[in-house]
Amino acid sequence: MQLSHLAQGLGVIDRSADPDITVLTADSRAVVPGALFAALPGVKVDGAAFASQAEANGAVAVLCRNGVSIATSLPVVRCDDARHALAVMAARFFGRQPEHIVAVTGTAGKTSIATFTRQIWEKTGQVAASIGTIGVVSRKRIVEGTLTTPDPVALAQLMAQLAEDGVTHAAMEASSHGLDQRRLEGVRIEAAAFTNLGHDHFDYHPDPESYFQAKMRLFTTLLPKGGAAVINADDVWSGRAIDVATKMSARVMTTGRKGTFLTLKRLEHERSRQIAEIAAEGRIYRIALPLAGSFQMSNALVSAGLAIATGVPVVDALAALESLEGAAGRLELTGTTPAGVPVFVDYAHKPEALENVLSSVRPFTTGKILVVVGCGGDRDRAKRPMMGEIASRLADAVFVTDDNPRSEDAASIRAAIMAAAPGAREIADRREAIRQAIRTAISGDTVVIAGKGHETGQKIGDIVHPFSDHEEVRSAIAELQK
Ligand SMILES: CC(=O)N[C@H]1[C@@H](OP(=O)(O)OP(=O)(O)OC[C@H]2O[C@@H](n3ccc(=O)[nH]c3=O)[C@H](O)[C@@H]2O)O[C@H](CO)[C@@H](O)[C@@H]1O[C@H](C)C(=O)N[C@@H](C)C(=O)N[C@H](CCC(=O)O)C(=O)O
Ligand SMILES: Nc1ncnc2c1ncn2[C@@H]1O[C@H](COP(=O)(O)OP(=O)(O)OP(=O)(O)O)[C@@H](O)[C@H]1O
Ligand SMILES: N[C@H](CCC[C@H](N)C(=O)O)C(=O)O
Ligand SMILES: [Mg+2]
Repeated sequence: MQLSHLAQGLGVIDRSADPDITVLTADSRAVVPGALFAALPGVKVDGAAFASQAEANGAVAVLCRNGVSIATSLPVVRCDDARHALAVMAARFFGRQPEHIVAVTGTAGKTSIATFTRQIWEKTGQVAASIGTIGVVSRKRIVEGTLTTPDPVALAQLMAQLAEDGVTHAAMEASSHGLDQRRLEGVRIEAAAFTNLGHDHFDYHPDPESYFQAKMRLFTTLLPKGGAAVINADDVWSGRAIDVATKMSARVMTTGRKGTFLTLKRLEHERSRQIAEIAAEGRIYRIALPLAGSFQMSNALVSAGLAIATGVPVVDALAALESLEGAAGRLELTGTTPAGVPVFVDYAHKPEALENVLSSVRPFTTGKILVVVGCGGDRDRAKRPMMGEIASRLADAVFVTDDNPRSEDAASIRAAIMAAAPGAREIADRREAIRQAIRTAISGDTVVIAGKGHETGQKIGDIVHPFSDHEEVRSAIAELQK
């Protein structure tokens, strides 16, 4: 595609040359002949410093923001916001996208909602996909992901591939990093959702207000006027999210106990399912959701709202909730010990998630709750004492262990959790911590293994060691059966 066509309306090209662009990349190390190199300001370095390396590797054009100095003889496209321009260029370059795309943001629930929305579409006869933390899932492909919201070039390419596969409906997670870094700004979104705002990523966002504002970009810059904004009405930040969406002239649809579009009237919990009465369009629907945890009901209602926003009839969307499957590693019943103790694997790696999960299992636990918990290295340190405090307040036995220490000293991460968790047991080896929790539990108890969910590795330093909470739970239970 010619540079002038790619850059149309996005910035000013400083030469008359109009090279054919065959590749887009923001990494000089990935440049091949024919590439446009996007020089982006990063968290660690400024991509502008690598323009000459990109040129040496065969780049034929550079994209950068106004005012930055670039050492190159190539045509340069200058614009106000290079990350935004790259996302739009990527969408132009790859072209096709599924017809109906929805995106969900919020601190917790995104993966569950993307997965549920895909399932509702599938159950109502659409060809659908979900994109997020657990990767890309569609009828034709299951690809493991590394980022919750992929980089813009990978994302645009993926959208084109999905459209090529015949996918007409796609639900994606919009992380605050992704929104802040404009990764989704080439995606044509029809409906957007907000779940809740809690404590996460304060290593990246300076304070809760900027974290909230990053999330709100989904409504302020991505959702077209008149597009549907599905908002869980039961969070403390919901009112502000509703205000933002209303100001942007979105079609606001609220869900939950305080919701007016899908109103949760009554909720009864059974061990691994819950029965709800939902008021919608003047009728009451009685739904059995085959998943544990009130938060899953909240997620299910947001998902139904998104599906309805794309044209699924209310009655069909709600009926589809009755056969939803949970996303991998989200309060997933992974096994039951010979004593009948349910063992759940859950992705709670932030305070509110841990609080929700431990509160969710309490109603059906007649004995003790045992939790295995850790915190990631090179991530928001403030989460550590908060999670220690929540674990010791809401569980009866706490096993503090490692969860991806990355470049940090694992013992000091554990110490920060232990300091706020009196009486907790510290077991560095996650495998051993899982075994001890499962061995200690007796009839009536519940075990929760928190933090890693679907993950398949333990990252120590730069090395990812194969590790699965699911496999460890199964083998610990198998040992008890011997
Ligand atoms: C902290 C963060 O978000 N980093 C993202 C950011 O990278 P950065 O700003 O650190 O990049 P940098 O190293 O400073 O380099 C700046 C630029 O120079 C370029 N460069 C650098 C070196 C070189 O030799 N040549 C070169 O061209 C880089 O490619 C980059 O474009 O911009 C990159 C390009 O868009 C992202 O890939 C990268 O995500 C990294 C891999 C990451 O780990 N991100 C995580 C924290 C993340 O995004 N997580 C969210 C939320 C997770 C959740 O809670 O669900 C997610 O969406 O996954
Ligand atoms: N609506 C919710 N409210 C509070 N906690 C939730 C909610 N939904 C899920 N959780 C908790 O958060 C964990 C992660 O859920 P999920 O993966 O759906 O969210 P996410 O927003 O995609 O998270 P991440 O940003 O970590 O990928 C779950 O395992 C559960 O512990
Ligand atoms: N997307 C999140 C996942 C964290 C999962 C947890 N297991 C950890 O390593 O902290 C992050 O990268 O912060
Ligand atoms: Mg996620």
